[in-house]
Amino acid sequence: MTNAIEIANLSYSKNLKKILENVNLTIQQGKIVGLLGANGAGKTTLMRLIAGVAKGSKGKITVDNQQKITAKKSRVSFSEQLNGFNPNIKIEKIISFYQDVYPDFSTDKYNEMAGFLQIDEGLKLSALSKGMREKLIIGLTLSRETQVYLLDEPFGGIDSMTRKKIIDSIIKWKSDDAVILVSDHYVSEIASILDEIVIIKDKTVYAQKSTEEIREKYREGIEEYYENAYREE
Ligand SMILES: Nc1ncnc2c1ncn2[C@@H]1O[C@H](COP(=O)(O)OP(=O)(O)OP(=O)(O)O)[C@@H](O)[C@H]1O
Repeated sequence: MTNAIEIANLSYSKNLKKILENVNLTIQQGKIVGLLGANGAGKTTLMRLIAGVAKGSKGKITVDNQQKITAKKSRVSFSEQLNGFNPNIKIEKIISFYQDVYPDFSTDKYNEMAGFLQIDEGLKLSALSKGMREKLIIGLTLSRETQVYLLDEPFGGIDSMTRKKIIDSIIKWKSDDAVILVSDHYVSEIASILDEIVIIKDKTVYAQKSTEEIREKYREGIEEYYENAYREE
């Protein structure tokens, strides 16, 4: 099995504050991985580093055997928060932007997802509710045909019924060898689709376990395992 992401001895500081220290992590192709950790643990920072958005880290981050930032950017689809867009822009213009900027953006895939997620392209970005905006971000992120998808707390504002529908469909939307790394506070809801979990604690990878192993060997639910891991000192 080929590795989609390889991280070795990664450390990152911001404003003299150490945020991540000596992170080592390997994720194989095809896996859906839950990135778990308390508020401020460094999940978003790790995703930003993998995506090549945050710079200035020490150590090595390889995506699909590529280390150069430009090569990584074309292989990683990161759930950007759309903050760079003018609030008055219409959704259809954001889609055109994605079509222009990302050669791997699949309009067919987007249209299929937009129908499912009920995204109204005639609306302005500022007119979207929190949940509608998150659905748009999920649709845009997963519509690129890439090797690695990074979904940073994608479901916070989405109602629980839609959330379940999206979670059930994620497997269908990704190609067999693509990786999805998803951070979320609703561990029990995403547990059913996860192959592995990675727990970030004390600025580093505290544990990486397959969900099958947690269920069989530890005889625990994913949420229980995660909460126990956090309690241990
Ligand atoms: N631009 C920044 N400048 C300084 N410190 C930052 C910056 N961005 C993040 N941090 C710090 O880095 C640490 C990790 O933040 P990060 O957002 O990666 O955590 P997280 O695990 O995603 O948290 P949450 O679950 O709350 O979203 C926090 O202590 C945060 O205060």
